[in-house]
Amino acid sequence: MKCSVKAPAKINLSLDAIKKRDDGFHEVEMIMTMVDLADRIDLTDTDDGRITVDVSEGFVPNDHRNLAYQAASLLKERCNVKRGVSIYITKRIPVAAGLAGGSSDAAATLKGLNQLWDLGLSLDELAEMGAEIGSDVSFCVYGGTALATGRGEIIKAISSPPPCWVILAKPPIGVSTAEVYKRLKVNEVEHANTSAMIKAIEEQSFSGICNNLHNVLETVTLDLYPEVKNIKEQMIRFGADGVLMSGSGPTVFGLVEHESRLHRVYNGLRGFCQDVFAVRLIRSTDS
Ligand SMILES: C[C@@](CO)(OP(=O)(O)O)[C@H](O)COP(=O)(O)OP(=O)(O)OC[C@H]1O[C@@H](n2ccc(N)nc2=O)[C@H](O)[C@@H]1O
Ligand SMILES: Nc1ncnc2c1ncn2[C@@H]1O[C@H](COP(=O)(O)OP(=O)(O)O)[C@@H](O)[C@H]1O
Repeated sequence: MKCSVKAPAKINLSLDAIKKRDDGFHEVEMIMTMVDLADRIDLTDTDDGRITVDVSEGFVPNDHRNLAYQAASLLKERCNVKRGVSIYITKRIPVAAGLAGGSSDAAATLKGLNQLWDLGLSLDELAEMGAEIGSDVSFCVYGGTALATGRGEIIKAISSPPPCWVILAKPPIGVSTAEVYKRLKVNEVEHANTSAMIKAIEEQSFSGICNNLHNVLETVTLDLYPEVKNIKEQMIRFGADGVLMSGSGPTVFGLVEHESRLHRVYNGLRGFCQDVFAVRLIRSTDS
């Protein structure tokens, strides 16, 4: 038996860190949403009890370090599954980019294997398991648009933002999330107005969303990597309506309401940056 699952990328419309906790993680408030740039996960059930991973991109680990491997391993152990699985990942989401590619691969693997191994687990149970793999995995299990709190694993669904285009631009660097959080001066940053962002989304106010884009991790990553700051500036110059770095970076996204302006922003960015994508937000009704 086989199954294929899509693993979409996420962006953070806002990302606030409230305080550093005793366990080393930060208490966060994030508004997260999915975009239609996705990896593809092909799962093939095997009877040898083994988990194997192959990836289309050579530089992504294909062993226990792969988050999809960890998802399969956790599910197998918790549900006492004797069967095995061969996992093939077709990567389209840039790696270590702030787009949760690995987390989404893990979430898609949990959901696909729940079907393939006929485990009957609920989304809540899968999301709880996902949180053991990484802070972003729970959100990726649910998808849609959500407020994420705790260390990012407590998920409350909210309405989808109004339809718009999203330009993603990633400079040729990878960013370590752990390193960025380590350097964050949580008591000195200007905080996001998360409730204003939620209100703008509930009211379907595109300008309200653009006005409330805020990511406290920019204070670290833009300082470390001036090329990220440069991409932000170029995106604003080419006419994106709202611009922000996603997650710990280095990907910058620009929101564009009208298609007529999309090509100008996309083509302008292509001159600066190799990895540029024009995608749409995934609305809850699309998935
Ligand atoms: C910053 C965000 C925003 O969506 O995304 P990315 O930039 O990774 O896409 C996430 O919070 C990343 O989630 P994820 O990539 O799953 O991180 P994890 O593996 O759980 O954590 C990696 C490391 O980041 C730090 N960390 C992570 C989450 C958090 N709330 N506080 C932290 O301080 C910890 O040092 C942790 O060891
Ligand atoms: N399935 C996977 N896809 C991408 N990266 C993975 C995967 N599994 C493990 N990783 C590792 O996780 C790290 C973070 O990758 P990724 O999830 O793409 O970034 P981010 O956390 O910035 O969104 C990378 O250094 C990569 O080696």
